[in-house]
Amino acid sequence: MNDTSSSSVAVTASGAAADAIDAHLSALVEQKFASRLFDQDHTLWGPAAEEESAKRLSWVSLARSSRPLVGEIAAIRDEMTSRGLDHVVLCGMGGSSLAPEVICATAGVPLTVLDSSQPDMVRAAIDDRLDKTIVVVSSKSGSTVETDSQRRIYEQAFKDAGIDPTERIVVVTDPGSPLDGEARQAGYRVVNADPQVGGRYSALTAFGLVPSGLAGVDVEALLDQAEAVTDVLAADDDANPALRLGAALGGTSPLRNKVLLIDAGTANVGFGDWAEQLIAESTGKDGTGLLPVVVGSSPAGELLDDELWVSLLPDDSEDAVAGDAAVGVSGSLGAQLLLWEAATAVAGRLLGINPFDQPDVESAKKAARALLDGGAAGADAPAFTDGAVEVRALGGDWLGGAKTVDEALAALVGQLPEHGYLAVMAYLDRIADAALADVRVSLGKTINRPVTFGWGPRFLHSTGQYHKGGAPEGVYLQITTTAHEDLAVPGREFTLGDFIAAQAGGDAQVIAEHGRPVLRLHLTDHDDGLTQVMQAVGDLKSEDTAS
Ligand SMILES: O=P(O)(O)OC[C@H]1O[C@](O)(CO)[C@@H](O)[C@@H]1O
Repeated sequence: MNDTSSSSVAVTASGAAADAIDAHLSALVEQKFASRLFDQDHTLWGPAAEEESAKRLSWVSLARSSRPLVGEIAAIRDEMTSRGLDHVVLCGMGGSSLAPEVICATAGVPLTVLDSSQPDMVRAAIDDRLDKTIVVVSSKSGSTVETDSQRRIYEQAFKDAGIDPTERIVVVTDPGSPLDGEARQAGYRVVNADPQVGGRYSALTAFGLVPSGLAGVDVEALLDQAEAVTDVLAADDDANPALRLGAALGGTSPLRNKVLLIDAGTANVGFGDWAEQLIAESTGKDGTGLLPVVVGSSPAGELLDDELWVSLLPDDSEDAVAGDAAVGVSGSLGAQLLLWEAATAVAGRLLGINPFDQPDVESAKKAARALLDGGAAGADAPAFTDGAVEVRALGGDWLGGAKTVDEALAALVGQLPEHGYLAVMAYLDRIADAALADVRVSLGKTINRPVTFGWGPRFLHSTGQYHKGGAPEGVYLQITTTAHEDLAVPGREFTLGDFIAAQAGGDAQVIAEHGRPVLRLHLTDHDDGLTQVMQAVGDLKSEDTAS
């Protein structure tokens, strides 16, 4: 049993997780990994990683360096509330939206997170209290197409309502990004973020703090929570929770690369969704890495031999975890944001990868652009149509004689390798179609293998990197539909409907090029098609699983 608690984070471990800590902790302490990390030593991940890590380590000092933002955010919030603007909408993807989502949910303050190109979702946001809306447009690079499209649509909506967009849109971006110059030129208020921090490590930069602060979160308290553990996480000693968590995550042997993130009563609402991007996009490359599986509460089945179960415990938890490969983590949100960032850096070193780049994400963006330019998004003929569902199979000739959705799903699941996982990727309205996420549990029970569920295109900025760069053992179920009503993107040749179809088509293409099977189900009628898919999931039999 490993048990460390300090100021406000605690990490306990048992079984293979405790063995991993025992195997790696002393070396990490001897190598002074923790103190070197917090001194921003960019050589910690090997020569190949140095160029990227040299510009991606400022997150270790944000608890202090972000302090000037507190006053700036408060001033904007005061001015906003004085004008009766109390509906904050955040336009941003991945690291530009996942942290504010968790920070606001944990603080119990409302924030509309618009991290989609799905036309119905974007329209619903536009139609919601525009007269009281302030929009934060967050993009580190300034070139993410979803965010750029959302900005253009909001600008048009404000103008159509006779509202000056520069009075309603706050831009958060890196200094010198294309968006930075353009926004300042157009008269928008711009808050620059620390450029020496990558997206998935940016929770305590302006990307995490500006939307949260404007929504009413006490961001100073969040920084205080992170500051309270900074010295502990920088200490070269056995009690360091980041060394322990990092060793448990990246040091099991054989590697338990399916990391279940279990909500075991933590007050940090939706924490798994934030940690998912941090872990998947940081480690899922060079054919290795860790696949986070976000499970609401207790996992459906028994612990599998390639799984690590991480329980997110209440802050004051005395619970010690038990089990063959279990980790328990507790602590305040601010402290855990820094803890998991440091632990991921540790895990990256043990896995032998660069935790700060995302080499495979670009391939999917390029494929999407090609489809968009070629106007061929989703134009490839289906293998067959069953009722309201068009069926397409990519990545090999595995469909066999399937003639129904049921048979196609069984054929996909039949491709699962011994330590495989099934990824469900739904390019639908994650608010209106939220119930679809329940298929994750039922599929997991039936196939007795890890099942992940991601809303498209949101997951493309989270687990997307892992699907292409991680261990080649996934099978992929993609669900798309035609929006109830499409939405033009001002100044662009494509509509949101074109764009999301290209994103789905491009991602499927790239996964298939990696030799992995992809089953694409396109709902020609949303309601009837969804009913058919849910039925097929219910009809699936465990004997359909290959291994
Ligand atoms: O903040 P940006 O530059 O719009 O990027 C959004 C997200 O897209 C990625 O660059 C790729 O998924 C993430 O790393 C990042 O968090």
